[in-house]
Amino acid sequence: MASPAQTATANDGNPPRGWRQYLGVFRYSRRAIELVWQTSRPLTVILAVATLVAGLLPAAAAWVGQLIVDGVVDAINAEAGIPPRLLWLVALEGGIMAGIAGAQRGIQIVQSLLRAQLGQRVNVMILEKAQTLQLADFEDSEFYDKLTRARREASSRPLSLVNRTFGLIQNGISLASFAGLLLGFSPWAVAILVAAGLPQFFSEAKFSGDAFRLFRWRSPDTRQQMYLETVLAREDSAKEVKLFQLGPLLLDRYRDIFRRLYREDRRLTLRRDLWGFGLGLIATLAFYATYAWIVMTTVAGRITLGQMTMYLSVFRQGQSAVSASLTAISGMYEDNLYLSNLYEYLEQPVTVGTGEATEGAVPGDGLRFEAVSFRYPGSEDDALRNVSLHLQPGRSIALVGDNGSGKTTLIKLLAGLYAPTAGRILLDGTDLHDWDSQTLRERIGIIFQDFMRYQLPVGENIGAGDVRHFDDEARWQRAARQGLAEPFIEAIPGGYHAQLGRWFRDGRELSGGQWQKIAVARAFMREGADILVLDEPTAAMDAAAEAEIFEHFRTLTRDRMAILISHRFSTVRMADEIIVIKGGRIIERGSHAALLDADGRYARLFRLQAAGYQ
Ligand SMILES: Nc1ncnc2c1ncn2[C@@H]1O[C@H](COP(=O)(O)OP(=O)(O)OP(=O)(O)O)[C@@H](O)[C@H]1O
Repeated sequence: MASPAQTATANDGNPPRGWRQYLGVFRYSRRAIELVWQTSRPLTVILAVATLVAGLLPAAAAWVGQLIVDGVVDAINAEAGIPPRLLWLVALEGGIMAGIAGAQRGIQIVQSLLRAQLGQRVNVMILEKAQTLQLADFEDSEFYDKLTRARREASSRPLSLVNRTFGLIQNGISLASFAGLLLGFSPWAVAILVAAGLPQFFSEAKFSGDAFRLFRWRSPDTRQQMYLETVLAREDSAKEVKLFQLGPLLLDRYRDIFRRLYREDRRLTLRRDLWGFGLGLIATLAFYATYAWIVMTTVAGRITLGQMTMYLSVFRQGQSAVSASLTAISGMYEDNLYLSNLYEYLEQPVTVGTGEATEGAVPGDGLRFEAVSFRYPGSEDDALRNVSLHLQPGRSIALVGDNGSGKTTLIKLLAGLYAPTAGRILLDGTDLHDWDSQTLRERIGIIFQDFMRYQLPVGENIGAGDVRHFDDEARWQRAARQGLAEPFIEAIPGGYHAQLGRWFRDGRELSGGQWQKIAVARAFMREGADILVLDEPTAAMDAAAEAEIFEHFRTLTRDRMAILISHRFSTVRMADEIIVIKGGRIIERGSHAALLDADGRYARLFRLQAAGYQ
């Protein structure tokens, strides 16, 4: 059976017809109420009771009002003073009004309390889900769109849908109780009340449905607008935006998108409101026709003055309840959009690592790529083609190749961030797929060229390399020493506890090379890792620092497996084996000396760079 989320998606391409279209507004109400129920049962119960009370009391007030007016008329006719019963009725009416106010205030309080709790709950659900996703998911623009939309309105939408659903129930209860009273006058009056509201109901449901589809359809535009906002107003882009004077150009784009969206909005708003006004006139007409009817019936003496007051008040309030329901319904479509998106995101299938191996079939065999090919999802070309290599413990490999040749991709596969499209990768004779993911992660230490610069203290920036020792100061220091970051860290006021980045108070910025030393230190946090990979994290370092780091890296990884990627041949030549990649294929391999002898591409590139240094 299709899940509601799937149904929602299917409905977008092929809008449901007839009643299903109108009932679509309730699609996610049940789930929203479940969510609230799971968040806080007591608050949900209070909300339900308060809604019921607020729904029933207005009819009770109208009924007591009738008794008061009739009592007054009787007392005037009887000329026997003020009957105490009348005063009791007034007191009762006051009590009912206080009850309505209390129930409404109760609803407000519960809503504020739920807003915070529910927002937090949904945010945590979104973030927990994000932890289970594959890297490929984050690179899928449509999926990323869902994630950002889910996060953006996490704190308001679920509660809003619950409020509107409960509001609708409250108005429904009021309407039913009003109808009950009106029946005493005439079933036709009830029919008129309902029938006068129907055209508006259908038009509201139709236009809200249009708005719902419009929102979904233009979501990429909205996302682009958000992106432009980020580029125009964030510290990490400010430098380039100013320097290249990109501001006006990007702002123009931002305005253009707004204008386009606004045109569509205006069209929809105008159509929706003009129709709403026209159909609203029908309701007004119905009200005054019924008014005249009730007045005539009263004058004819068939109902009392008190009943007339009650019927008029009930009819008027009934119409307000109808229009409040319409407003709730139009909002519910938008909330549904949000929730359908949220649940599509939360129900995204997760590929769970099935492996359980904590030891390889051939311990000490090292790492093997066997005829590995890989193509990025949605891409037309293979990023790696038929790559085979073997790296034994105690040996090092350097990957060399032009930009885009596939070096980083190879590392991503090794890290298990993607699975090969063909071929297999073995560690100690066991396929990576069959390894327990935790054990695997502990064995591999990697720093990518686009490593993260966390807005955290220096020590935690290093500690991030191994969460089990995130706060271990002695380890930070050892890792910093190995990454050659110690001297400059000690020179910073606050040392390992100095805040980095500009987002928070007293944060300081580091130079590109200093950040890279922090990143290299991060790789050394995993003291137990026997595969260490440095993917060009040293590009911003001066040549001397890079040479020193790699010398050092080799000493430190003497009995481990090391893979390094660098565009500097002075570094590359230190590796036991050099692998030259072009267009995703290995085209040459061997030691520095052997490759120079072979006089192929490596030798040419090496001479080119060496000439540059002369
Ligand atoms: N996430 C991705 N989705 C689709 N294609 C990608 C992705 N990442 C990289 N590619 C493509 O895969 C190919 C190999 O990229 P890769 O990052 O492995 O190159 P590289 O050798 O590390 O390059 P560089 O020296 O510039 O770092 C390139 O053609 C690139 O466009």
